[in-house]
Amino acid sequence: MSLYFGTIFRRKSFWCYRYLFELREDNDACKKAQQTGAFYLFHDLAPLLQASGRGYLVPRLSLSELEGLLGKFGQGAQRIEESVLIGCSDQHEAWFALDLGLNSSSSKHASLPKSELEAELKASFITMRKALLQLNSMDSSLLFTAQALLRWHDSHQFCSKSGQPTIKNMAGSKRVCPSNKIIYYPQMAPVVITLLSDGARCLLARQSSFPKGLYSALAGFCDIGENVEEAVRREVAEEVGLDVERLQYSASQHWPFPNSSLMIACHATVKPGQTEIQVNLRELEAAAWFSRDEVVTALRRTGSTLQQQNEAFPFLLPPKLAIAHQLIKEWVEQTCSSLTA
Ligand SMILES: NC(=O)C1=CN([C@@H]2O[C@H](COP(=O)(O)OP(=O)(O)OC[C@H]3O[C@@H](n4cnc5c(N)ncnc54)[C@H](O)[C@@H]3O)[C@@H](O)[C@H]2O)C=CC1
Ligand SMILES: [Mg+2]
Repeated sequence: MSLYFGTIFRRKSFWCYRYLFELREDNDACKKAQQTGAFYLFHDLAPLLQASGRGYLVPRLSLSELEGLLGKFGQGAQRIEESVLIGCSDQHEAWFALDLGLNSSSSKHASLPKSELEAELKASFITMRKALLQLNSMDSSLLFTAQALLRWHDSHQFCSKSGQPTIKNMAGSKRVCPSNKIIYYPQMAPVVITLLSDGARCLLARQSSFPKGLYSALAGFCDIGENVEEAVRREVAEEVGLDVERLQYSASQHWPFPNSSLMIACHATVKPGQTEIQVNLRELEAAAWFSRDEVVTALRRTGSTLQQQNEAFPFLLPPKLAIAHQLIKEWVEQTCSSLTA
């Protein structure tokens, strides 16, 4: 079993994109790639991690190590066909993810016992929410992809038209209904996330489910038929009763919660003088305007974790891995340069 320190996930090369495309299209090539590939393990959608100092390392198994592990638990190599392709290195080492703890109704294989697996692997299956606070951005990207794909397969075992079990291709990039040939592809839900500004202050809000003291940018799922601009205007109006004036795209991020979302992050401004917030209490617990100084102080306190949260620090911002954090940081930098210009 080898351990990675987060140096594996960076922008893929041209060859890597082409190789992954080939493996998705060709079941035989994908099966062959498993022989020299590496496997990331999950148990009921929780990734296998190994505690190291203040963070986690991500263990990976070779095919023979995985076969040996399955053998110890009385399962054959056929189980490996449930794995999904999640990436590759520039050296064409394909990476796969396999969940040994899902109890799918159509799966031929039983779920393996978590604590025995952990003892055997000398590592633990940690929920993604807990892991999120300590993983680096490279590892988290790969694990987010893996979890999203494993979750999608688990919940798309049957054709919604015929009711028959669907069949996964080797890479796990699609499922097909054998009776009517309908092809199902993994899906993400688009979500807009907007940092609203009145020039000097930015608007942050919190839901009652957030950790104590945590405020974030306004977020909301796109409605069917909406474009990004319409979704931003609607969400801002719905949640805080304000009119968006100018809108600027910033960046995007795949986010695993609650299922699999594509977060589309934007900066927006309100018309001068139109800043009175009307909080929609069905959606939010609170919303308020924060000055640049307040935000700068809170950013200084936000590491990659929320662990420093305590009574003395009532105002906290999302962790570094969240695109909300990047939006807020960008706003601080922009207001700083406009102040000095
Ligand atoms: N990565 C980041 O920086 C951040 C990510 N987020 C994510 O954005 C997501 C959306 O934000 P919310 O304010 O909760 O959205 P929201 O304002 O649209 O409200 C959620 C409600 O929308 C409805 N809804 C419509 N389509 C849905 C779908 N496809 N899946 C689930 N619910 C749907 C449900 O009734 C749900 O209760 C959150 O799940 C959160 O994980 C939120 C803030 C920061
Ligand atoms: Mg919302």
